[in-house]
Amino acid sequence: TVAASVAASPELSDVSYLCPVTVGGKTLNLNFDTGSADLWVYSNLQPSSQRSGHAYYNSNNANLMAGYSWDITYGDGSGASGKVFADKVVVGSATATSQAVEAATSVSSDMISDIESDGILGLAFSSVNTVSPNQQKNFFDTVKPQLATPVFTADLKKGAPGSYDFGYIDSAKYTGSITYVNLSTTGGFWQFSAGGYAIGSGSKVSKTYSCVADTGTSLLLLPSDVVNAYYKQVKGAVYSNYQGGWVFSCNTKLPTFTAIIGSKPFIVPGTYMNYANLGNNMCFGGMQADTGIGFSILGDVFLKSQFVVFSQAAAKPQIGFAAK
Ligand SMILES: O=C(Cc1ccccc1)Nn1cnc2ccccc21
Repeated sequence: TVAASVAASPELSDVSYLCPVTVGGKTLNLNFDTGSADLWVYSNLQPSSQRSGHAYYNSNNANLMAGYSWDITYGDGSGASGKVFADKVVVGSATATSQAVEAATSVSSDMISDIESDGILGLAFSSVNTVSPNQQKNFFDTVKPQLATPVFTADLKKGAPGSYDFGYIDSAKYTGSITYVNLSTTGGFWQFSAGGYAIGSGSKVSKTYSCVADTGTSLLLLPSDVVNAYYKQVKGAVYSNYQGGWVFSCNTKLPTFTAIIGSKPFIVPGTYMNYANLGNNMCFGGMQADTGIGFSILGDVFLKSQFVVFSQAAAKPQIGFAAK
């Protein structure tokens, strides 16, 4: 059995976390993304103008899955599409000998400009994989039979490399106990209900809100009433239509945010809520509203403050959180 670990290195501002993956013998830096289920890569099939700055997959010696295609659009409107090959994919010591590798023929311009990322490795459920005419397995499902236990964990860090582990839970990476909750839907995402929240040293507020744990989303996107209550505690914070979110002076002290999950508190330090410097001493908030999405998204701003277990070891899939 396999126990694999791979370093997860943050891009600027912890926009996303990239991990080295060998695809058909070529090492690419892929965005590990629990919010989608396609493994797609920049490839020789794209116009060379789209590939500049990126490492890319050479499909010439690979097994084409004839008649198959894929086309994905993410919540922020970015996307990609292309053809499908069966090839060898290696993450740490885990090898998928015949993984569906989705080779791009086209990638959206906002993605192309992120030259650190050579593609995305999806870790949401294979039921939301976009390959047609037959959906394909994500990497986790392909290697699952060789894992000691069907779990993977995310130990993302603020401004420093963390790790994704497959097939084991490393007790050295967290403190206290892991709190597990069942997923709330069979909708293909790591989606569950949170039971409440607290802002700074304020009292706990009971509120049920549906959350998706999504390493592919940078921010913490919450219900507008929660977000408004948070920024009410941030001196001088304003909503900027120009910037499309809450902004504040960069030297403002920010309160912590606590999510209540499985009746336990999980704390995001105030410093994690200063996401990016906009210039003129203005900074962009790591917490923003989830308006229009239909659920909340616990993106990297939240996930990097915790040790997270994505488990299929119990009768029903579960997500687990622990402090670290
Ligand atoms: O698509 C989403 C979730 C989302 C974000 C914003 C609005 C609605 C839904 N995240 N995501 C997951 N993988 C991604 C890859 C690129 C961009 C966003 C990505």
